[in-house]
Amino acid sequence: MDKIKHKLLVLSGKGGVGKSTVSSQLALYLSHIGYRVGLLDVDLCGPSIPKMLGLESKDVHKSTKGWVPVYTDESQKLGVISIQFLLGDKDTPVIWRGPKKNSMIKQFIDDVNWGEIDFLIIDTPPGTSDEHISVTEELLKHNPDGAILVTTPQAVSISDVKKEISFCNTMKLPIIGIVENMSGYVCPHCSECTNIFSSEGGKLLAEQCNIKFLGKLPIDPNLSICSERGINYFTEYPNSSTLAALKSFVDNFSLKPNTTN
Ligand SMILES: Nc1ncnc2c1ncn2[C@@H]1O[C@H](COP(=O)(O)OP(=O)(O)OP(=O)(O)O)[C@@H](O)[C@H]1O
Ligand code: SF4
Repeated sequence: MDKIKHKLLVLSGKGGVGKSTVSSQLALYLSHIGYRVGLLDVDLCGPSIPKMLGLESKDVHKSTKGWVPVYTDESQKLGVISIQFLLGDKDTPVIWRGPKKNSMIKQFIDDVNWGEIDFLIIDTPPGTSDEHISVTEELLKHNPDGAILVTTPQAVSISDVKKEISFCNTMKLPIIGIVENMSGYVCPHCSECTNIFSSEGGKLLAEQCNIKFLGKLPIDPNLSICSERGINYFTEYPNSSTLAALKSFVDNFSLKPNTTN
């Protein structure tokens, strides 16, 4: 862990707001622009990262230095670890009580040989459950940069993000900023942006709570199709508004100075 330059946790109060989409696309984007990236999926009961990256059939292997991540391609710029890679039958549900989940998360933090990477992005389940407490406690031992909070623009999602903000404050986990996902639909024909779910909720919340607003990610049907099919979105759509949005998130990050050797 201490060889990893930046460690980021992706959180959301509500399910289905696009946390795994933001985590996987951010990881893909950072690897696309040349960084070495690890993506850890600690959503033990509903892992979706392997499917989104087309890695569903892969298994993880153990070496003398620990678990070896599954890489998205031979460049080995993006490595992934998910509970899904450890399940014999991919359709078997994970029905575990808290202590077993905690011990799995501790192993994910301590026993994966990520190598010397620039970013570790950790995707979490929605809410503030055992998984969040365990991963945050473990991560806080290794000087993380902090959390990215994902919301949609609607009030119900915003109010759940406020709980995530309290969670971060209670755990003393810094907050990097807020991302407003599904913020408008950009028509592929005329590029007109329609605010299907109201707009600016994430931005207003960021202002109210004095947290950095990282930017908006529009609804993009092509992104959804790529995630469903495990296709690399950036090679498929190199000029998309999603790519521009991710670039602006990364430009808006204020990360800790790198303390690795
Ligand atoms: N900006 C977007 N444009 C188009 N589709 C999107 C966008 N963001 C998310 N989606 C789609 O919405 C669905 C839910 O997204 P995702 O799985 O990332 O949410 P989540 O918050 O991680 O969910 P969970 O609560 O299950 O962890 C997926 O089908 C995804 O492809
Ligand atoms: S946004 Fe423009 S091109 Fe798209 S459906 Fe509406 S009018 Fe037609």
